Amino acid sequence: MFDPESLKKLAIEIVKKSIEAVFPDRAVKETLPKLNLDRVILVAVGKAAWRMAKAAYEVLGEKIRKGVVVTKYGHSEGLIDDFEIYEAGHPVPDENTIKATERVLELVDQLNENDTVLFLLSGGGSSLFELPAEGVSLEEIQKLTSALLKSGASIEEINTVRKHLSQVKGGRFAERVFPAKVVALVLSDVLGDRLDVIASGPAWPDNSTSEDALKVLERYGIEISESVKRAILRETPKHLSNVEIDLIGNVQKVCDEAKKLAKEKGFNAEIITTSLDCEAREAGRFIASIMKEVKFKDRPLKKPAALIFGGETVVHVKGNGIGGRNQELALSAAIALEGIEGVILCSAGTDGTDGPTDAAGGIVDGSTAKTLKAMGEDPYQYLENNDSYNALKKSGALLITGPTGTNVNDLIIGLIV
Ligand SMILES: Nc1ncnc2c1ncn2[C@@H]1O[C@H](COP(=O)(O)OP(=O)(O)OP(=O)(O)O)[C@@H](O)[C@H]1O
Ligand SMILES: O=C(O)[C@H](O)CO
Ligand SMILES: [Mg+2]
Repeated sequence: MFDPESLKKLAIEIVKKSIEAVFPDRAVKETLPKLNLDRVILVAVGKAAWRMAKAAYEVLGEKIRKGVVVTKYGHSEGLIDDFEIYEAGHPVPDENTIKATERVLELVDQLNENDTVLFLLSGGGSSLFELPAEGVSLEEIQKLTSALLKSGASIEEINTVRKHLSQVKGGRFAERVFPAKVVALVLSDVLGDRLDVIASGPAWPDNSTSEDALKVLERYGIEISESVKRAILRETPKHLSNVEIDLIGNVQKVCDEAKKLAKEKGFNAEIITTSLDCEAREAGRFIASIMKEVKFKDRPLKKPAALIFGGETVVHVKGNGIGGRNQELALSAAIALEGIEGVILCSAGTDGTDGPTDAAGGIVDGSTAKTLKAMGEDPYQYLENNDSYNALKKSGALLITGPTGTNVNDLIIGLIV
């Protein structure tokens, strides 16, 4: 029923359409009309801020008294009414981060209990929205952020430290907005969707403590000055009374859509996990083993089947090649699936950029590794050298979408016929 080309086309179509379901524009337009907002101050922060703000403007128009957008360099796409649009440093904050955040604080400081801040938040916000705590300099924040990013600490751990060194993170932004209200729409790029972790939770009570923050620094051997320590010891808010939050997109939603689309195409479809977080090459091998079980034993699903996985794997980069976690997962699966017909696996970053490459991920089948070998190349060597990009490029297995404007972790689908 499916030749390899049409199976490949179908997998790409399902992945692309599922990502469209988590475009922030769509979710903002669905959610805002239910919220009964009038005369708001709009503050949009994160990698998806521009698209979220634009969608809100299209729904609310003149009901927005003032708009400020803060996003990463290159992530805004022009004017939106008379909104102030700032681009700033990511993943490490810079002078523009501070400038934009000060402007937002200046605006919210003038509000009273009859006012509402519409806060549109997405991943990347930790670096784009920041005013260091009293006694801490931007340079110190930059040095600490760089050290934490390289340390192998998780995003929960990194943001635990960030929250305790900031005038806006860890609920302090909502505290500053009080007595006005915050209505927040949040797009999650954190597995588990913890609202106090996504973009360091500017409008959510902090679940972490000063002691947790100090422990993270100790665990990763990062030294701090006395003034930084004093700032960390000032505890973040644990209760907020002026906040209403809606989560408008996450990896679960992209997986749900993939399952629905696969079913519509006649596949037996199941979401296996939405929290895949192991080493990418292990994930690729394991997913390939499940695909083989379906192929040869018709379990846990009968063919034609679609296996769906969401999450964010990790790569400990040891070689000097180029690639990303989705490409590495795909290459590893390609090695395990070599020679098998009627199987295809696609692994994609929903933001459209996988690692420091122009690809969103990889799409591989039983012929991928064979093609490489026929060229005299050893796919395993490429995997060893973390050079998944070049291996997939040579075998025609890169998935290229360009930046999508959304960011909700990674989607992996395996089709077996
Ligand atoms: N050669 C490589 N092969 C495989 N993975 C790599 C390679 N070089 C870097 N990476 C991985 O790419 C990751 C960064 O990729 P990417 O920018 O897609 O991350 P991200 O989690 O989407 O970032 P953000 O959350 O800011 O959107 C790093 O964590 C690193 O593990
Ligand atoms: O900004 C951040 O902290 C990360 O993208 C997680 O949301
Ligand atoms: Mg990304």
